[in-house]
Formats: sequence, structure tokens, C-alpha cells
Amino acid sequence: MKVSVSTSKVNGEVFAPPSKSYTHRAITIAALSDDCVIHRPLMSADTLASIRAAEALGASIEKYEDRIHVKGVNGKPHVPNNIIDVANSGTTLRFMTAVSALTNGVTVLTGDSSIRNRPNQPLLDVLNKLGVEAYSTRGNGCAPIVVRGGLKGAITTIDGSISSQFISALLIACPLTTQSTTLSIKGEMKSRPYVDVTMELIEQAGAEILVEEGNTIKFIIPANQKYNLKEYTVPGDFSSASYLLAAAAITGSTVTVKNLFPSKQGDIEIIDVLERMGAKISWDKENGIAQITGNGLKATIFDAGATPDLVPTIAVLAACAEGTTVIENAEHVRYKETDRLHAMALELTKMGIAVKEEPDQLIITGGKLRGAELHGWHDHRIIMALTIAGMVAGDTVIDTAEAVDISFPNFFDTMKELGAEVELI
Ligand SMILES: O=C(O)C1=C[C@@H](OP(=O)(O)O)[C@@H](O)[C@H](O)C1
Ligand SMILES: C=C(OP(=O)(O)O)C(=O)O
Repeated sequence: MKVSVSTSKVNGEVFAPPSKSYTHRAITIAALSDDCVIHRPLMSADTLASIRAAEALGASIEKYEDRIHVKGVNGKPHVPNNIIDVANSGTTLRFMTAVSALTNGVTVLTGDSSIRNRPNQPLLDVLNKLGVEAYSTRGNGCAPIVVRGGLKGAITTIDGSISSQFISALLIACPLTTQSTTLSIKGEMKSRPYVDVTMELIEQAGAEILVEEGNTIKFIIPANQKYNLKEYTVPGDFSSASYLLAAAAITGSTVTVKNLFPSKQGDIEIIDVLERMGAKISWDKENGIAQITGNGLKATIFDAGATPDLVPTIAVLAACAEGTTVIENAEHVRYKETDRLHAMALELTKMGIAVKEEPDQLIITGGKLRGAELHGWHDHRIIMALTIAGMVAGDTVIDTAEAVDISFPNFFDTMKELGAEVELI
């Protein structure tokens, strides 16, 4: 499916969709608990992959309009009857690889062609040190992955520079083993806020993990714990909201986004970045309402270490800003659904913008965006970011537009509701 975008402005009030990251964690931890109701979960292609995987590992899940009811396995996941297909969801692959290490049999996990090219070796290496036999069938660290359960605790180390999801996955599984675990992080820990989100849900479910900060971050995970998540309400998603707010910022419009309460999501940083770049933005934290008016943007320096998912949004803001923006510390952004540094560099170049791609940076000089035929790379964040760029450029067509289902299924309807001229063709 393609989306055609014409020059347009946005105006009005919309709700941010529920958080994808919180929803994945709520599903996974509820599946390891006894009985839990999750209110306002995100129902998207990626979170449905987590629901299917949780069911394959023994949970039973009933879906209602605004909630799901999870009857979990009480710490003892079952050996699946079939392979687990995580489709496009990296979070599901990493989390369920660790959860399947708690079974007493063999699990095979795989997914679509993007998932089968994303790295997992650091997670597999640690699982092997924790008594599990875990390997990639092709020996390249990518799915298909085979896991023979038997997770035990130990003192071990993991590289933090590729994906925080390896760490989150281990933090979720290790409290349920019979020996304690100490996990030290080697190198810079990228995407740290996502680990804080994981810790928040683990604590809400009644388990305990101690963190030692310092030159080396250490997680100390006591053994023989239980999860008991009973009820959980998913907050709004700041990564998804970033496209709505940025659309107003680059088109000189005013938009109000509701359901944006404070939480541990790193992508809350979008509020500060927009302000720094010159947008007029206010955030009423108590009522969860952000309001923005676009006002001419200026370049900035953006460190993507903690917030990789904001990179496509910031790249478009940079393309519309006066001056040269540097997006730095962003190598891990190459290991997503697609290599997002390369994808954004190529597509913005097609729109007439000067972009320099470095191994861990994008250097973008703002200019006049022109309409073009763009590739969406089957990547929800690339498509949403290019859609808002198209609203400035006009005459823009983006392919693989159906991929917005991954995290924001009603993205185009929401944009239309705000007055954006977008048509699916
Ligand atoms: O744990 C999570 O929910 C996520 C962690 C981040 O990935 P990395 O830790 O691989 O950077 C982020 O990019 C992804 O969209 C969601
Ligand atoms: C990278 C993402 O998700 P995942 O790693 O779960 O595929 C994302 O949503 O941008």
C-alpha cells in the first residue's frame, strides 16, 4: 500500500495511542503471573505478536474492547506446540527468547525477513552462560533461534551497546530461577530508559532487582521470586506522539495531544527537543496534555544514545530547521526494523536535503523539502516520519505504508482527523 501526501497543515486535539513498550512488558509479565487485567493496551501488529507468543508459552488471553485479560503460567511457561513467529517485533523476539529459557523443553523463535537480520548474539551468549542451550540456526546470531530451557542464575556480563532489549529480557526471566544472578553491563548502555521501563513493571509485579550504578552498571537479581501483576493501565506513547507534535512544528500549526502523562519513557525528550529547536510547546503533566505551535525551527545537536526511536522524527525536524543538525551516538539505530540512519539519509536526499551519513551520525542541513517518490522501507517509523515531511513538501508518495500497523495502526486516520491531506492508494 502507498500513501500520497499533499501540502497541508494540522489543527485540533487527538489522543496519543497507548505505549508499545509498556504494553509488551505488561503482556510478558502478566503471562508469567497468575491472573491480570491490562487496561488500554496497544493493539498493534507488534503487541499482537507478544500476545501470540505468550499464548504459545501457555498463557490464555481474552481480548475486550479496551482491555485484555491474561491468565498466566505462574512462573512456569510451557513448551510451545509449534514454532513462535514474532513477525516484525524485536521486543517480542528478545523477551520471549528469555522466557522460553524458563521452560523444560525446546522452543524455536523466528519472524519476518527484517527480524531474521537483527542481532541477538549477546543475549544468546549470556543464556548459554546461564545453563541454557541457545543458538541461531545459521550461526549468525539472527533468528531462527533455538532455545533449550534450563535457566539458572550466575554472575555474568553483557554488552550494552547493541540493544537494551537483551538486558530487559534477562531482567524479566532471571527473578524466576532458583539461583541469583548478577548482570554487569560492559560498555555504554544504550537505550537505558527502556530498561527503566522494564524495572518499573517488574517492581509493579512485586519482584525486586537491585541496581548498582557507577562505571559499570550492575543488576543484582535475587532468585526464587514470583510475579503477581494484577491490574495495569498502559500510558500513552511519546514515540508515536512525536510524529503528531513534529507535524505541527514543521507546518506552523497548532496541535494538542492528550494521554501524555509523565512516565519512564525516554522519548519524553521530544518535548525538550522541540522547545530547543524553537517550537512553542507546553506540557501539562497533571492532565497529560501537550500543546504545540510551530514557529520556525533552528538546528540542534541530538544525542540518540537513550532515545533511538526519535531519530526519524528528529531527522525530519532537522530537514525543516535553519542550520545544520547533528544526530550523534546513533549507531544502534542501524539495528532496527531497517538501518534507519541509512534509510533516512537516502529518503531525505531524494527530497532535496543535504544529509551526511557517518557510522554513528547523521548531519542534516535544513532546506526546502521537495516532493518525491519515497521508499518506506517497510518500517513504521520511517513511514510516519516521511509522511510529515511530505506535508511540507507536497506531491509525495511513500510505499509500504501498511507498516504503520506495527506501532500506530490508526496513524493515517489520526493525521486526517487533524486535517493532513493523506490518501492511501
Ligand atoms: O525495549 C523496548 O521496548 C525497546 C527498546 C529500544 O530498542 P533497543 O534497546 O534495541 O535500542 C527501542 O528502539 C525499541 O523500539 C523498543
Ligand atoms: C525498534 C522498534 O521495535 P522492536 O525493536 O520491538 O522491533 C521500534 O518500535 O522502533
